[in-house]
Amino acid sequence: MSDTNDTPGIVVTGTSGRMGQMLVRLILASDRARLVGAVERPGHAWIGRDLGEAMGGAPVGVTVTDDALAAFARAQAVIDFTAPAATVEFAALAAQARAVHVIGTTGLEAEHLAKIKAASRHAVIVRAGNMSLGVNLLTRITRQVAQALDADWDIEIVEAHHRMKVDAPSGTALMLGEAAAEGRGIALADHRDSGRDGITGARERGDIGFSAIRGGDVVGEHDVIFAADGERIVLRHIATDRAIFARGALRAALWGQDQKPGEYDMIDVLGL
Ligand SMILES: NC(=O)C1=CN([C@@H]2O[C@H](COP(=O)(O)OP(=O)(O)OC[C@H]3O[C@@H](n4cnc5c(N)ncnc54)[C@H](O)[C@@H]3O)[C@@H](O)[C@H]2O)C=CC1
Ligand SMILES: O=C(O)C1=N[C@H](C(=O)O)C[C@H](O)C1
Repeated sequence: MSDTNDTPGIVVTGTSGRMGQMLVRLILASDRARLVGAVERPGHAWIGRDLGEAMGGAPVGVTVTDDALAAFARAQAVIDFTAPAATVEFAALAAQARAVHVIGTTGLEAEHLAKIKAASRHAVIVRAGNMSLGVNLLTRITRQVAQALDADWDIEIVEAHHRMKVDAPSGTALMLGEAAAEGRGIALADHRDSGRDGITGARERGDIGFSAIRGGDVVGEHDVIFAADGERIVLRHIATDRAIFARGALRAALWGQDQKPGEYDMIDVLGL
């Protein structure tokens, strides 16, 4: 594609979503990237409309499409906060187009992750359950604290999100759980305790517990609790604005332009 502006062209998938609209506004205001495409699911009311008008503002010259491959072919990066099945499909198409694929989608299962890994043989993929600087720093701190304490300190992760969130535990909670498990030298899969209900029995020593609160318009709150006899440490991150995730994703899309094909995370992008 010939274009006089040589900043990376970016496609936003799930463009009408909470994160999609946040990303569109950020990219349109940026002098480091251009918005070159907007993708929504087939049948969505915005398909065929100018994106700016669909968002209730002035035209921006980008028509919302459900033809992801055609959109990706014009782009240097795809920023994707959608749903697991869509993200897996987009990973293959972004790799085909050799575009950097930034994945914020959470709720990905092993089968999805395997397909994303396969796509990363051909293109740069940056994936993180949370794109904010604060949470990624918190994973480092969590790992360090877990490393310093033994299993007399019970680890519990409590998260809160808005009423529309469809997956639990959150991607962030799982990142924090992985960091705690790594610090303690155990595999999270062997010690994960989520969804307590009924006569659960006493807590297993060494387990990492997860609890999820859903309600209202909570953007995202995460506590990592280390609870021992007589004392407790609580590490907390509170997100009050989705712009923190969008800024991280755009930074990842730009960073990815200079990388070799492979799967990366925000720790790589931020150099933490
Ligand atoms: N990694 C991070 O920092 C963050 C991750 N997220 C995650 O991002 C995802 C989206 O979150 P929200 O924006 O709040 O959800 P949302 O429900 O507001 O938006 C999702 C959008 O994806 C679209 N979509 C679904 N299937 C599609 C398909 N096949 N093709 C094109 N578009 C499709 C939907 O129509 C919708 O517009 C969730 O998994 C959420 O957990 C959210 C915030 C931060
Ligand atoms: O769905 C959300 O809203 C969020 N999802 C991510 C997660 O699952 O952790 C990140 C953030 O907490 C907001």
